Amino acid sequence: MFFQITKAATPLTGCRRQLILRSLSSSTNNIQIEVDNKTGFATVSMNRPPVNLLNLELINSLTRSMKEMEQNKSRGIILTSTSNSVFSGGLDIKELYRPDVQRLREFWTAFQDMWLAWYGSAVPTAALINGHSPAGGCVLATCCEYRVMLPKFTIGLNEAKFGLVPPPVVRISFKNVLPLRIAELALCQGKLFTSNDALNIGLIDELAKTKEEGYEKCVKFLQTFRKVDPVARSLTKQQFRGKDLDDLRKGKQKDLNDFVEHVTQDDIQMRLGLYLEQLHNRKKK
Ligand SMILES: CCCCCCCCC/C=C/C(=O)SCCNC(=O)CCNC(=O)[C@H](O)C(C)(C)COP(=O)(O)OP(=O)(O)OC[C@H]1O[C@@H](n2cnc3c(N)ncnc32)[C@H](O)[C@@H]1OP(=O)(O)O
Repeated sequence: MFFQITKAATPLTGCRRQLILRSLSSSTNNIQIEVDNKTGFATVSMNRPPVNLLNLELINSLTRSMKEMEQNKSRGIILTSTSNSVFSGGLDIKELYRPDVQRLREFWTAFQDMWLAWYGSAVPTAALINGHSPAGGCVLATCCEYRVMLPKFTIGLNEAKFGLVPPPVVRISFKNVLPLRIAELALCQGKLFTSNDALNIGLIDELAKTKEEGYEKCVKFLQTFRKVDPVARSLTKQQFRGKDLDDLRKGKQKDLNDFVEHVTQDDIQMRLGLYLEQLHNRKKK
């Protein structure tokens, strides 16, 4: 058993959720899952302070949570974070910098599996983007079927800005959400959109003033499937996304080899090192 059910106060006071399912899978407790016992919807909160960086363990927890909720026939999932300012800061670049190649391979395979699980999930999903959501954070949000974002944060695929080429698994869900030309330009510019701009281009579906309001908007979206046959709904989604899913399943090994080859190049390692240093020194200026 991967979760234990406990009664506890919810981090979203005033909301109806009652049960907290806490991940026991890792000693770091990097995911919290709460189920609203009225709607049956689960809220999955990333909980890896300070900025929910996607390291191997958090990525594996996200995959396992999705599998567990599918097995439990969850009726809908809201993905969010326990932070007040960051949804997810994206991949933990420390996983890519001066890596142990075996762990790097394991890391990218885990990322592929997480993407397959969330992009192809049978359960309907909504992202409650309650903070900044660059790169890997944007990938997670765009894997979901609906996005509600709080104001004054940023979202997008900024890899080009620090010298990385976003591989297909990073680009696909972004491309699925945006008009092709906007997606191409944004990728090439490494652009991060403000919440307002993200709404204007369709990268998110709604803005909400508070996390509580955002939660209610996600619930409202998930309830639109209430009268739809769940099997027909999930097969329709999976078939609609089928080519993308099949392409990755079939090309997994090549994608992994390309990733490792690219990331371990001296030039890329130098850029990653500089970027880490820049992030570390940002606040000292
Ligand atoms: C063909 C195949 C091709 C393959 C080519 C491979 C492509 C792979 C695709 C890559 C996808 C990615 O997601 S790459 C990751 C992209 N992510 C980003 O660029 C986000 C960078 N971070 C930020 O902008 C900010 O940190 C932000 C998230 C807004 C939060 O700001 P805050 O002020 O709240 O917090 P900070 O003080 O900045 O950050 C807290 C600490 O976390 C560190 N930190 C922040 N982001 C980090 C990160 N992504 N990785 C590591 N460490 C990070 C900071 O240095 C701080 O550590 P200390 O210094 O110790 O205090």
